[in-house]
Amino acid sequence: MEEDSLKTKYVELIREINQHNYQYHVLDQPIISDGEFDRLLQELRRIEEAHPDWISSESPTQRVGSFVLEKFGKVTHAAPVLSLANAFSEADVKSWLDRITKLDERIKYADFVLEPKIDGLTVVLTYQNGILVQGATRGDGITGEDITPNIRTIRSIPLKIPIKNQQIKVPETLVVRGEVFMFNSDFEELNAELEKKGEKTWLNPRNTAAGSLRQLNPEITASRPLRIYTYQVLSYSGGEIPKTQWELLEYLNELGFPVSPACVYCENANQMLQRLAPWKETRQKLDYDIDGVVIKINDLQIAAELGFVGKDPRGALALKFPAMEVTTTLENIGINIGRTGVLTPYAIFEPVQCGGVVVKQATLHNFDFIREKDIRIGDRVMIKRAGDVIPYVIGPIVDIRTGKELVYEVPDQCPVCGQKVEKLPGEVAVYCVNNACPAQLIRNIEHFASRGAMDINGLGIKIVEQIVSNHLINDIADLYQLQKADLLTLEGFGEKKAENLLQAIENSKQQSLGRLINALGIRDVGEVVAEMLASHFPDLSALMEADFHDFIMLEGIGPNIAQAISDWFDQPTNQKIIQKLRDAGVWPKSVENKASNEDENALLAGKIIVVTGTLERFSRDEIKEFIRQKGGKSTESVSQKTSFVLAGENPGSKKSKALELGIPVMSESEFLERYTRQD
Ligand SMILES: NC(=O)c1ccc[n+]([C@@H]2O[C@H](COP(=O)([O-])OP(=O)(O)OC[C@H]3O[C@@H](n4cnc5c(N)ncnc54)[C@H](O)[C@@H]3O)[C@@H](O)[C@H]2O)c1
Ligand SMILES: [Zn+2]
Repeated sequence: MEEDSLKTKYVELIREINQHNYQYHVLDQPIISDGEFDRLLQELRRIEEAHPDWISSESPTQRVGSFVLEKFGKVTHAAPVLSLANAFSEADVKSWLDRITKLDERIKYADFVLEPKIDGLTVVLTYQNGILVQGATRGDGITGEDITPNIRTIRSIPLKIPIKNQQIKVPETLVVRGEVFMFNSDFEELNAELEKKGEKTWLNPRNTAAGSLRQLNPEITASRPLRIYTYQVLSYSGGEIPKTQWELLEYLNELGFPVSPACVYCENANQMLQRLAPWKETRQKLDYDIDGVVIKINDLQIAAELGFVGKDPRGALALKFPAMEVTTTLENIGINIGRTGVLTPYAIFEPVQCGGVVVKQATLHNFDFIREKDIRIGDRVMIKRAGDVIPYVIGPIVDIRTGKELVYEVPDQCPVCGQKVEKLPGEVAVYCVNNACPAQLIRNIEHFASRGAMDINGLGIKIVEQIVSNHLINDIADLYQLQKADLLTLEGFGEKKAENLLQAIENSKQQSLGRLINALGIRDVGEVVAEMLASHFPDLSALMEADFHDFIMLEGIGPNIAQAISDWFDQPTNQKIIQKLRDAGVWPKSVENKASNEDENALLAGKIIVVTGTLERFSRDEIKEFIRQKGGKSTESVSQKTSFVLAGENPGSKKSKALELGIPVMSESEFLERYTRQD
């Protein structure tokens, strides 16, 4: 870059960073993510290293700036409340070690403490003779804001110390530093409550914690689920405190202050470097956000003697993690259509790095989500990746809207087939109800061919899309009519590939009835329900003839599923599909019923049996299996269809129901005599 334009860039960066500092520290309403902010600052630092003569007194590296709001009383801190130098890699950590070892040989043999770098707000608590007399924010590190009334409402902050170990003699004056923050679960609960009341929700726990502390009404602070972890004694007089960081954490804990249980002691530099790596996983497990891990020299005396650079102590370092929260522009909202026809909106972003991967899209769940969060096309949005889960949209940054953002309209037509969409009463989802909709057909076939269903190797979503968009098939049954010549017309298909696919389709005819039922893609019918249907009905025709009442009789099937099944089989288009499957030879039979139909010796063939009470010879599962093996069926409730009731000890109401209906009741010994003789 030309010198001139670099200089312009430098001045612009200063202005920009100062603006972000103001949004973040004064208003508690950042408009960019921390990661983005850190990058700007790094860029500024790089320019300043190359051109030390340019450094301006306005630069955020020189001036901490005043982050103290006028509405609070001012507090001058007993000692400077320092920040932390940042590192972004293990190499950075090693060069920090080298640097400080040059300054002090003792670092070679030093031990260390690792602490979570909690993403919260620093507070400074002053105790006089064990009584909390003041709570302040960090402010610019020299002067902070007096927020004592708010601090007092945080339950985990002791008003009087010691509260845990009464033996400890507390120094006359003790100034403790800690981080106020919020658990993620508490934060979500709070937002849910605000949403219910129709109030504005917060973007993240850190800003919520800061905003809750830095306002004038202690009742509001009290209503927010704030917590604290302490980690430093800023100053003390009239007493003694421990000489190492590790002992200090224990000391704070004994006094009654919360201390993060995630802190780790390391005997030497090597061990410290080794113990840094597992923090990536630790981070995922914590119920609060940390943006890094803080490395501290254990010996407080050595650390103090190392002094500081600017506002960063030399004896500590923050190793920052890749940002999990970033902002980006919402370029558009797209729609996916699932196999049940439900329309699911998703966000299309200007691509952005988040937690180490490039993110381009994220689900928006449903149309109510877009409305509740007031997400508009063109908005700057905050997105987050927590753990390895797919990224999601936290919400728009309303403060920087230009007015050009577009409010999203829920479509009244399916974007793929153009048919009117429907909203079922009581459901948030919007459906395309056109069975012939190509989008649905694609998902249907993808599901039909999937692992737990017909398991057709080589029929992935890409190929399904090709087959459907070339009109080679109109429903799942058409798969079995595909010809090699058809497939050869598709891009990327040669002889071998076509033959393999056709063979895989042919092989799928051998799949069980349970898998076929699952493959049909009936709403709410997954593997388990499908297997159950398969064990109660001999084939698809029997299912088609059955109705709602037959389904609801079965164990584990409620009215919704029963309705979904009977609706599906009532549809003429689906009946046609079943006929086509039968004609094509895709006609598996229920394994159990095969036994009862074909095996004349099956003693319980065709019998429907209800077992009640405790049996001597069988557990519940064993008797069910026994009945099944002998060609019978065991069901849970007694009806006219029941052949007999097998009653053990303490039979209960099923026995009386049977007697009422005139259905035979058999004891265990009778049952054994009759049905196990031939064995
Ligand atoms: N998004 C924005 O617009 C914006 C603007 C300004 C600043 N920021 C963010 O604010 C932060 C800058 O704040 P900073 O100058 O205080 O530096 P810092 O956050 O990089 O590190 C120092 C802070 O870490 C905290 N901390 C947490 N756990 C600690 C522990 N165990 N030991 C010691 N300290 C611990 C303390 O509050 C301390 O002040 C950065 O994360 C930056 O990204 C964001
Ligand atoms: Zn459609």
